[in-house]
Amino acid sequence: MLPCFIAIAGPSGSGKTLFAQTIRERVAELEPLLGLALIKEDAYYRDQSHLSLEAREKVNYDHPAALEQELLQHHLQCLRRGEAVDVPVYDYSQHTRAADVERVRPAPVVIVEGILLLSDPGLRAEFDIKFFVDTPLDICLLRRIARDMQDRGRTLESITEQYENTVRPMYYEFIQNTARYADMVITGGGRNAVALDVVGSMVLGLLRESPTADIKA
Ligand SMILES: Nc1ncnc2c1ncn2[C@@H]1O[C@H](COP(=O)(O)OP(=O)(O)O)[C@@H](O)[C@H]1O
Ligand SMILES: Nc1ccn([C@@H]2O[C@H](COP(=O)(O)O)[C@@H](O)[C@H]2O)c(=O)n1
Repeated sequence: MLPCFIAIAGPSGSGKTLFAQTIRERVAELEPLLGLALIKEDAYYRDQSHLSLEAREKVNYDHPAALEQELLQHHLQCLRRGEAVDVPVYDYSQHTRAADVERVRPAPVVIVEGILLLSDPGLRAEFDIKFFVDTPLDICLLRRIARDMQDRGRTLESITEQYENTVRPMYYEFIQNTARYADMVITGGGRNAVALDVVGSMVLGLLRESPTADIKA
């Protein structure tokens, strides 16, 4: 089943990023030579450099239209064919893409994490294994407040307004019901020790069976 494309979906603040990064760190510790690619769906938020910052602040970032999902799908197809891709870099504080791109090379295991990965049938079909991080929404909100104030340059007022107007309603419209497409549901978020062990072992197993493992050993 190589290359293997893994989706980690779920609501904002559920712990997708922490979960995916922890898997990557564990793999890097045990098998530093075996490549694992990690991509954030957020990198594919549309470029909005043609809009004023005021206009960008009004965009609904929890609607699928805010994302260039077709570019993400295209990039996953390139990686599957063995071609490197240039993934956009997103600047949350400016609500648009930064000038840089990040080169991602083909890898035996590619993990993608994001809120809307399972909503579009075409994009969903690119994944071999699908997880949904199912954390209660009140916990997600508390985590999001702390994270967005610390890392994304947001005020408490802007977070609560955005949450009521778009984050919460779009979750119920586009995200919640995509859990049914997941092969497995992960409760609790990025520190679920059992889920990290299970998924981590699976990823290590896949990497160790890849042909590049023999070359690098
Ligand atoms: N199980 C957990 N326990 C405590 N904090 C967590 C847990 N999972 C995630 N977090 C924290 O919550 C915040 C949001 O998590 P993050 O991984 O960014 O969520 P997502 O990518 O789903 O939006 C981060 O600050 C993260 O460190
Ligand atoms: N300019 C932007 C773009 C996105 N968001 C929010 O990010 C959330 C998705 O990312 P997570 O890491 O939290 O899963 C999504 O809920 C958007 O509201 C934003 O606030 N500003």
